[in-house]
Amino acid sequence: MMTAKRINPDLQRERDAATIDPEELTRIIFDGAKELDKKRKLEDAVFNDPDYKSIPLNFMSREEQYEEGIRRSAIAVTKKEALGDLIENHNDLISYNTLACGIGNAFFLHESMFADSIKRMATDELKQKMMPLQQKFEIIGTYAQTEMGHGTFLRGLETTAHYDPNTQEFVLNSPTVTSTKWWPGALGKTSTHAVVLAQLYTQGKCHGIHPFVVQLRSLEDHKSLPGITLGDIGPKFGYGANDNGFLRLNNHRIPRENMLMKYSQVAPDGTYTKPPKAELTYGTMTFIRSMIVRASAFGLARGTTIAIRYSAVRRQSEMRPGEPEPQVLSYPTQQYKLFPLLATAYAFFFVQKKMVETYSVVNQQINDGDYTRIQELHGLSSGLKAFTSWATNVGLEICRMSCGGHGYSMSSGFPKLYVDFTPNCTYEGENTVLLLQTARFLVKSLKEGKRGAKLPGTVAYLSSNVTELRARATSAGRDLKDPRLLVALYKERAMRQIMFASDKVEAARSEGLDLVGALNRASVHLVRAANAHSHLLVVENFHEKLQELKVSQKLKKTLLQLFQLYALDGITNCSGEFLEDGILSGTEVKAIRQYVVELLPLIRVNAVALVDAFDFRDEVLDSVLGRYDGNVYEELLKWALSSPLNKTDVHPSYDKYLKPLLHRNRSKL
Ligand SMILES: CCCCC/C=C\C/C=C\C/C=C\C/C=C\CCCC(=O)SCCNC(=O)CCNC(=O)[C@H](O)C(C)(C)COP(=O)(O)OP(=O)(O)OC[C@H]1O[C@@H](n2cnc3c(N)ncnc32)[C@H](O)[C@@H]1OP(=O)(O)O
Ligand SMILES: Cc1cc2nc3c(=O)[nH]c(=O)nc-3n(C[C@H](O)[C@H](O)[C@H](O)COP(=O)(O)OP(=O)(O)OC[C@H]3O[C@@H](n4cnc5c(N)ncnc54)[C@H](O)[C@@H]3O)c2cc1C
Repeated sequence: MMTAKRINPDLQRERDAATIDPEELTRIIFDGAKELDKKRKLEDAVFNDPDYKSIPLNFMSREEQYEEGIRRSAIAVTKKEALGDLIENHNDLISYNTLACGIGNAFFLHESMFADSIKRMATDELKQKMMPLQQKFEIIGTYAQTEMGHGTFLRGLETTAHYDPNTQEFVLNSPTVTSTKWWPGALGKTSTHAVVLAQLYTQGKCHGIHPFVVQLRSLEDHKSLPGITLGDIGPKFGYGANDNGFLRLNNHRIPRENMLMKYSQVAPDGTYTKPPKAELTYGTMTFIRSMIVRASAFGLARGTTIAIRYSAVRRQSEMRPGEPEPQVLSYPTQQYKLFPLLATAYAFFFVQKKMVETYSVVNQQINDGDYTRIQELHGLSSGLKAFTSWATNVGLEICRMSCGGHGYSMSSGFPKLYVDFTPNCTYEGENTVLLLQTARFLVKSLKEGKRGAKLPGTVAYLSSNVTELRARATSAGRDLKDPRLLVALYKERAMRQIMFASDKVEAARSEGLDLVGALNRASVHLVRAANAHSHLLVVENFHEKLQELKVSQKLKKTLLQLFQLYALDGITNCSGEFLEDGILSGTEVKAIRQYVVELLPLIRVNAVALVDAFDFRDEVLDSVLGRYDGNVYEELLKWALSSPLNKTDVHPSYDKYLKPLLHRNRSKL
């Protein structure tokens, strides 16, 4: 585990008082002792290697950040080869890359969206040609879909690919300024290839967007090819080390075989065959959306680790004159800021496992030609991606502010954590847009359920009616901390929100609006409904996990407290939705508010152990405030002293500007 010389006594006391063994929980989070051991060995491999040492990112210019990112990403590729069994699956690869690259993995899209698109959608011939080059890093690929004018509305993309049967090539063009590809990661300076999404034209007809493999740069000298203009889009909110790029195509020709033609084809004479299902082109996005649920769990776990450890070390304000100042973690208001987020991080860890399992089952079915669950997966991944990333985004800022002034210093780790996390709410499908997709599926499912159709697992409850759901809640008894009752309450709330939004869609329809118009008019309600549904899935899944887990009684009790805090606090935050339909009475909501407050000191006993269980090494946390040993103040001073501004006692600007100012009246004295 972490190497600590002298542990801050307050932090040590918290650890000594804990009733749970964090290691038991860590094994659960990381899928068992074997996987955990592998994770730690991977960390040792990276952090014991001097090649992976960098100066702090905050002291580098953007160009230096980019170069350092490339250096670390490149050595990570070669060093990975020596790691053998330590990298067995996708999660291992992501963990290793995240650790090794630290500053930003330049090849994330190469190994995820570029590779996945080819594996998923290329013909066997193209796969055989491209995959070895991709795997051996003889090429570097990215995923170029978004354009300056359109990211969400994919049918509105303007890049064109006209088929020329005479040469059996596609001719690619960026016909307008807004058609310029804009944002793709590693596109500006790094990638040699891209999967480019373009409107396919053949035999004089447009057939919508299709993916093509396009070479961008020479494999000899890395120069951009004729017909290709590309570069970096400039500094951003975060992701300084990444060359998110732009790309313009001017009559750039590629062979016919470079279209990803597993599902839709263009024959040599230009005849077009459409895919069995148009949405198959979107599969790669679904894959990353499901990974973002995992990234949300890790992001919030990281934020709460920093904030809770620091809150145990930080003492502030004598309550009564002469008394020792309490640890800020002892204030109920501080606990109320942080413990619901801690519970949320655990809820997200469990739901990400469910998301990944569902993704892999349905993806296998899709590969086998069974498309029946594609919509369910889309509804699930879109809803969970949006719900979890928004909660984490908001939660990270709460964690930062809970650290007072020091939270504002780059040394806290929060600024980088936040700016690198927040685009999860935007990329891979903007969150509002994704919740509207989920809601569309929910409204459809509700209708089908009413008709008596059998609905898939995650929406099966929509085939009941509210009276049945209410009866189920009543039969669970009225102990407001009973998990079965809480799940039933969330179910009814989701059902009622979906019914309300569906009624609004129907009302707009009956006024003569078409479906799209009606959905748009009801969209505010639809987003609320999709949120309520996703919230239910997280609560329900947490409850299922509680029942399944074979753990010590002490840990079970603590996990139950976390579950209760997550579910009860969720009710207080959306109490209107539980009150408006009489799911809960005003008196019950008030009781729940009090239960939340009563749970805080119970969680407090294990708060530090619960964040220790996330098993972040100091090198990963990259936070002076969140250090395992809690030696915050000494390290803050060291950090400040290492600032480049402190290299010299007198800064050169003194002679240039301050001295002339300060001395300007000297002769007159
Ligand atoms: C130590 C550990 C650390 C852990 C970290 C772990 C992992 C790391 C994870 C995170 C990643 C980190 C870094 C990533 C960095 C960068 C990645 C960013 C890459 C990108 O940012 S890359 C661009 C993404 N860009 C989008 O994401 C565009 C959004 N826009 C769309 O996605 C669609 O366009 C939409 C949804 C607006 C729909 O458009 P639309 O409705 O107007 O019309 P459309 O014709 O398109 O759809 C007609 C029918 O298709 C169905 N449908 C749609 N999508 C489907 C799908 N996926 N599956 C199945 N069905 C689908 C509809 O439901 C409908 O069905 P129906 O008619 O039956 O209702
Ligand atoms: C760091 C980063 C990395 C990225 N990497 C890549 C990459 O590798 N490859 C790639 O192709 N792209 C990439 N992108 C682009 C990203 O996928 C898009 O920005 C994203 O899909 C959102 O699209 P947009 O920018 O067009 O937003 P817009 O759709 O213009 O959103 C603007 C606002 O309009 C609202 N809105 C839009 N449509 C609707 C609607 N139908 N109903 C209601 N509200 C609506 C949204 O909710 C939002 O509030 C990246 C972006 C970022 C920030």
